[in-house]
Amino acid sequence: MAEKPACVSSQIPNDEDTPKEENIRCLPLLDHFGFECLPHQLVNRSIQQGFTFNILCVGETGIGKSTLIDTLFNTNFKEQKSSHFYSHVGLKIHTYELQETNVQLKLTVVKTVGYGDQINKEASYKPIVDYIDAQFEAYLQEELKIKRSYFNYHDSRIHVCLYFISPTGHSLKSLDLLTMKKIDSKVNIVPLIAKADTISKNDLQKFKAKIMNELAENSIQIYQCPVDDETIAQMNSSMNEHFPLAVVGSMEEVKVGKRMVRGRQYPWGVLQVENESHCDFVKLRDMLLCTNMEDLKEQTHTRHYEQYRCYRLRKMGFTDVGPDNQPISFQEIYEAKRQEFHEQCQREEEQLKQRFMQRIKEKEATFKEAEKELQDKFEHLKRVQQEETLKLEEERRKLDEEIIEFYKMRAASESLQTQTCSNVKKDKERKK
Ligand SMILES: Nc1nc2c(ncn2[C@@H]2O[C@H](COP(=O)(O)OP(=O)(O)OP(=O)(O)O)[C@@H](O)[C@H]2O)c(=O)[nH]1
Repeated sequence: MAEKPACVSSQIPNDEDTPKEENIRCLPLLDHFGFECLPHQLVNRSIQQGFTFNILCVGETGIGKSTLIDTLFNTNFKEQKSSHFYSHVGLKIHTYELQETNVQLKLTVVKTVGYGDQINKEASYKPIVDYIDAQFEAYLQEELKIKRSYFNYHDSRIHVCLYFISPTGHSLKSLDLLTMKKIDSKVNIVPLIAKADTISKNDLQKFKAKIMNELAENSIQIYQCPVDDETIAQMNSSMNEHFPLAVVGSMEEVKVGKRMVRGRQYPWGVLQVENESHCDFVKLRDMLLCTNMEDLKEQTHTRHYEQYRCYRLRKMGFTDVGPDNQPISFQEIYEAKRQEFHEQCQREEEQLKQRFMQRIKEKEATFKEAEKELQDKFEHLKRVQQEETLKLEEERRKLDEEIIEFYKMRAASESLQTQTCSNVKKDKERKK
């Protein structure tokens, strides 16, 4: 059905009836027909839906991330420069709607802020790893929803990480190796030597070789352009040989002969960004936008996201085979998980009860001890008070005795005084 006849006569090759060659009437095809049209349907649908592409730029402050993105998309995204004095690494996220002819592209650019300015290396790569994982998690949550809305869901998973290497000409920094090692299983890494115009051609080749050696020594996986498709195999295999790509960014138009080109003007000449003998910018642009964007997206979905998804589902307790290595259904896993959860709840409830009883016992013992202490204290005070009372009573008794003695003495002295007075009176009367 899909085979299109070159001309009508080819179907009836027969002896005398066959018209002479000059009489064959060729009918031109007016349009495609049959299932040969399937690719066109895909193209039309993709154009209608538009494309999304998410780029993560990791590199030191001022290394040329914004300029390169502007140059890649030939657009001035008007990014503000970051300071070297951030206390931690952060991420700037911007989404742009771009259009070229009838093709729409929703481009998300995520850029590091404060990277390379921190002493703590773990705190430098962790926000990057967390961000990549968070986008996978958001997609997984959408996938697990009963009512999924992929049509208007903004897939923010990172398709490519442009890793900007400082053009030192020596070797990779320990932070570069550490960060790339942490993210190489989560994202397609494309290593770039930034500001490649600041390094001589000879040194650049040695630097490239050194970087590739260091990446291999540390088993860091970088993105490999696919070579299984004949149409792009040659281009991609030479691209893989050029890694890490040495790039130069510039939005400035400089005059070279009679033409205006994008480049960087120096006293010794002009470095043309789009000249392949000057830098690898064109290679990067072709690789990212013309040949491998779909592969980058596919690798993100089938390799990196798949790995994250497996890890998360296993962590949730899902598995494809049971302990006896036999396939296990979702329903069985669900039931087993529910049972396990129920048992765990009961175990925890029992533990809580026991802990509660234990606490009550401990509190009771403490209260009893405190009560006993109070009782002892009370008894002691009571004894002290009784002793005091006895002492006071003894003292009162003594006082009472002293008072009686006093009264007695007073009475005796009064009687003595009376006696003395009457004797004096008698003496006076006698004298008279
Ligand atoms: N020589 C040279 N300079 C460059 C290149 N790319 C950018 N620059 C310059 O480097 C400076 C910083 O560039 P940006 O693109 O703002 O760097 P960035 O990494 O986005 O900076 P932050 O967002 O502030 O971290 C600017 O003055 C650019 O003109 C390049 O390829 N070569």
